[in-house]
Amino acid sequence: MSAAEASRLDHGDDAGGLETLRQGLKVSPELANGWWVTGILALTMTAGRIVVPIAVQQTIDKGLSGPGGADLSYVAWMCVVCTLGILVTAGASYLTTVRLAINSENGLATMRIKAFRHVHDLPVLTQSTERRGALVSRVTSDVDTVSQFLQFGGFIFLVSIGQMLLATVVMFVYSWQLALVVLLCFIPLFASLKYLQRAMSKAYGIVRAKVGEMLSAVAEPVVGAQVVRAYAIEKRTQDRIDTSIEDYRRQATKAQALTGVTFSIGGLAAGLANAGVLSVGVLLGVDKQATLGELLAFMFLVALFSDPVQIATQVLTDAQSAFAGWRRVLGVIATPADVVDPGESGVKQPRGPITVEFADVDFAYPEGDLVLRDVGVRIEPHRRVAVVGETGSGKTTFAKLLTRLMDPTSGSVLLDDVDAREISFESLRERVVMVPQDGYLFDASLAENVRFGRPEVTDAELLTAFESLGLTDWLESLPDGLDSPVGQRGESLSAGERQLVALVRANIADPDLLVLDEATSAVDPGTEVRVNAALERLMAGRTSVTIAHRLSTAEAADEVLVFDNGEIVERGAHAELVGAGGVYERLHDSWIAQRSVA
Ligand SMILES: Nc1ncnc2c1ncn2[C@@H]1O[C@H](COP(=O)(O)OP(=O)(O)OP(=O)(O)O)[C@@H](O)[C@H]1O
Repeated sequence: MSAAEASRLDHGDDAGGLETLRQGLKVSPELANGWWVTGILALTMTAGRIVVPIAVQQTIDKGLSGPGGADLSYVAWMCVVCTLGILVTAGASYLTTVRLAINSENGLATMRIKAFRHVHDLPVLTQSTERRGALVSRVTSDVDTVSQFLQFGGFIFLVSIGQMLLATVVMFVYSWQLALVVLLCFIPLFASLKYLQRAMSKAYGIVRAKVGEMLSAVAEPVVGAQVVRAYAIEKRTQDRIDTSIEDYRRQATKAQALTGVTFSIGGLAAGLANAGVLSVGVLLGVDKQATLGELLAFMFLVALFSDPVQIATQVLTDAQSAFAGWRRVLGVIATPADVVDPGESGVKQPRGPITVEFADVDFAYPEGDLVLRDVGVRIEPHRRVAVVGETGSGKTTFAKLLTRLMDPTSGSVLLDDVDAREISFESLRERVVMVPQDGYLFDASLAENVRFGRPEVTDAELLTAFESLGLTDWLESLPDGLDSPVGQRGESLSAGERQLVALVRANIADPDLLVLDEATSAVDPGTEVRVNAALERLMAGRTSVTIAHRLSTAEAADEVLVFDNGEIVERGAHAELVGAGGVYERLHDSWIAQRSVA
């Protein structure tokens, strides 16, 4: 992943509002479904609101003080028009809201599906767990921000703008002098709007950052509770939480004070406009340039004009954070996946003994130096290979490339002489399985966890899988057998038992190539004997590559690959390497020393 792509993941593209809208509609076309119907409904609703002031003016000027005196049937007629106006507004408002809600929920669902699916395809395996976690939670909260805006803000914004424009037009039709008075009173607000809006956007931006800091200050000690207790750093942790909550409180208060200023200026402008309309209106009335009805209608129109001005300011601020969130989610979706499944057009390999080859493989993590250099090795079918080396020498990276969790920076990994990039995922995952050090167990039954290896297997096949690894007696010792719950992350089982589950899962998957990351955690001697016996049976008849942390594994292998600083520096059988005076001999000596200490 390039630096530009990494930045796109964090911030999204540098696109403007319209460009974001265009890209957003491309990703979620549902958002624009029947937009013209929604537009007409929104217009009808706004027009309905204007009917009331016009009807008031007509009632007073024509119905009550017309040339022939009060005309009650005209007044009644106007009441009907008013009622109709109110009913049409309510109906159109309901339909507009429902249509916008349906469209935005459908559009957001598509965006969520695309974004979360894509997070899995991203080069996440080359990134740290924290970054992966941050990416998922950011996508979640960004989509929520967009969702809030689309559901409420977008609707209010649309209506507010329409209402202001229509009110302005009607005001000018009635009296350009009074309309000017209203606009004059709002000039201070319009003049300060840009400044206020920028200040609010900045202030709320800091509030969002403070929310993030607060959440991580609260969440980290929960995740790392053991470390917090073990090192007695509760006080320091608590102080950090308190400080972050206080920082958030201070910043949120500041931001809300700014919102308060905007609303107050808006209220002031509305008050001034009402007073101005009344004073100037009376003068105009004396001069016969305005009627009582027009004056009263203006009072309504000022309210219709001023309410949206204040609301639109707030909505604009929400819109800014919604667009920023939208941009970031679109950035995630637009980041190309590193490991691409060739899919239908990919090679489907026949099952059977497998040959593995690394041809001149170099690998570097994003923005890092090479951690594997010029690795070339061929592993023949049914060979049992142990990979050893100091910590950080590149063993895990080698295993990830072998299983195509990542692709080489240069060179290629070949399975039966076919580049792994050309093999369909389905075929590849059928042939190659990796058993990690601590295979993740889901909070479900033993059977369900094992079934992840191959979902369609029957209970009878599951039992055979346990039996073929010599684990029937262990299974029978569990209170509920296959139905035993394993607990969250498998915490109801011991570390050794979790390894057994991982081995049965791999056995069920029945791969041609088994890649194992040997567990380092201490296991009680009884379970260790079981794990070793099960491993022995699992590897029989397969090609296997094991990241070895134990001397016994290296001793039992047909061949040992010794990694040092990203290169294979020695290779051969244990017996050949042990007295050669190289890296392997050093490792061997330290294993022996460890064993004698234990
Ligand atoms: N996600 C990552 N991002 C950046 N660098 C990484 C990442 N994972 C590993 N590295 C670096 O790559 C190098 C090789 O790491 P690797 O995990 O392959 O070593 P290892 O031999 O398996 O070590 P260990 O025995 O400790 O697991 C190290 O320098 C490590 O810091």
